[in-house]
Amino acid sequence: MDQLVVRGGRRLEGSVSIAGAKNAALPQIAAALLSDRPVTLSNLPRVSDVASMLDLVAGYGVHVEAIGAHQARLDPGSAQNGAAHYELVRRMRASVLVLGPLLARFGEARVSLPGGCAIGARPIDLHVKALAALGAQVDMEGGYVVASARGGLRGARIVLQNPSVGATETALMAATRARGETEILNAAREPEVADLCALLLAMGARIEGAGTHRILVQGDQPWRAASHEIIPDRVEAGTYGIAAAITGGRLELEGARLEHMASVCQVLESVGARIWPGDRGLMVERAGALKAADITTEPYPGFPTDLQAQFMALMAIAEGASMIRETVFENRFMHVPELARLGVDVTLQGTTAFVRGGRRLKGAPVMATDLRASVCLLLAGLAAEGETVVGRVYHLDRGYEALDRKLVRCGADIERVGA
Ligand SMILES: CC(=O)N[C@H]1[C@@H](OP(=O)(O)OP(=O)(O)OC[C@H]2O[C@@H](n3ccc(=O)[nH]c3=O)[C@H](O)[C@@H]2O)O[C@H](CO)[C@@H](O)[C@@H]1O
Ligand SMILES: C=C(OP(=O)(O)O)C(=O)O
Repeated sequence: MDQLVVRGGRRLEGSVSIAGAKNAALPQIAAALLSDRPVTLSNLPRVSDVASMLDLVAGYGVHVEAIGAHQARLDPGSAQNGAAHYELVRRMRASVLVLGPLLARFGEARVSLPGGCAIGARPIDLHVKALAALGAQVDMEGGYVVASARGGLRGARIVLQNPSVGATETALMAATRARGETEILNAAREPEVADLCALLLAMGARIEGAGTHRILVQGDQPWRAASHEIIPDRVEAGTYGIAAAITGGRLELEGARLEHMASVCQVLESVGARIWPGDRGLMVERAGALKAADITTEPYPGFPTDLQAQFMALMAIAEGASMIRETVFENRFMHVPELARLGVDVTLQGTTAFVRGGRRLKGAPVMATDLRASVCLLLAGLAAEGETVVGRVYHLDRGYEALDRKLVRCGADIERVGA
């Protein structure tokens, strides 16, 4: 298992190219199962979750042809229904996103229950309710979700209890093959959901309201071959923005889109970063002393939960005390005890973390528990004196393309070693 050895204290300067968004790529790969027409996706990030999702759809008979490093042609012409096994599903929760497309296309689907993970229980009840509203019979059998709709799905009004990203995506994909109109209310407004709508539109679906709380789908339209370029990863861009701020540096985030990052940029500016549009993306630099600020994670357009851990690392060295409230996942503070090993001073009270800033961090061996926790430890390591060794780097490789190489090019001292 690889480890990253970080020797901190270096100022970062340079340009990082932002990859395509993992969280947009995963549902779009699943969406290819909806029709029998090929889908070509470009700007695919080279991360292990994307490789696993491509393996998953290939397991259903989708012919996957890589075109260079960041593009793939998915031909679902001879796809067949089967069961998504626990081994694949447990590696990556997003694999549950094949449920809607399989059910919609084949009239039945059997997908292993994804189970919880380090950040929370993550039930799929809202996915199930959405499919049931469209007329499916959904049962749990021996750890599998078994869904059927032999006579086909029917358009319906789906009111989501919370604006779940995944449940909105399941509802959307299934609705494209349902007879008649589907209205999805309290839909997630994340750019990744809007990007899925863009792909579905290119595939022939009729959708209105992408990026809003109310999405309307006219189902059962003729399918066509489609090509789509995945949006840049706003979480990756935010992570590098924090890397610039935490090292007192200056980075160009090539390809980053300000319109997807308003809340993040506002928070980073409030703590002492300067952010401005550059010729090729966004420029971020630390403008002076870092100040503390309170944040609350929220569904888009609020501050993203996927940047909460990274922001905590930044607050550890900012002057003053900050309060970080996590409202999206019930257990997303697994990084706290590991950050403490580097000298970060955090007290947890339920879903709120109180960070006393202004600490001088000292390198230590730390262990990642999930994707964003691992990158937060790396960021803290960049700001710490001495050597930090981050273990279980496979978490990081799930969602960051060549993170260590990109940072090294900007002046970081990071070495990847096989443990
Ligand atoms: C692959 C992908 O896109 N992952 C993202 C997606 O995850 P994911 O789609 O799993 O996140 P959701 O928006 O569905 O989850 C939000 C909250 O709703 C709860 N919930 C969700 C579904 C359900 O059926 N029942 C239920 O109770 C979850 O446990 C969580 O507390 O959005 C999250 C919130 O922005 C991000 O952190 C993840 O990076
Ligand atoms: C939680 C995340 O991903 P997933 O939903 O795939 O676990 C993430 O990207 O931070």
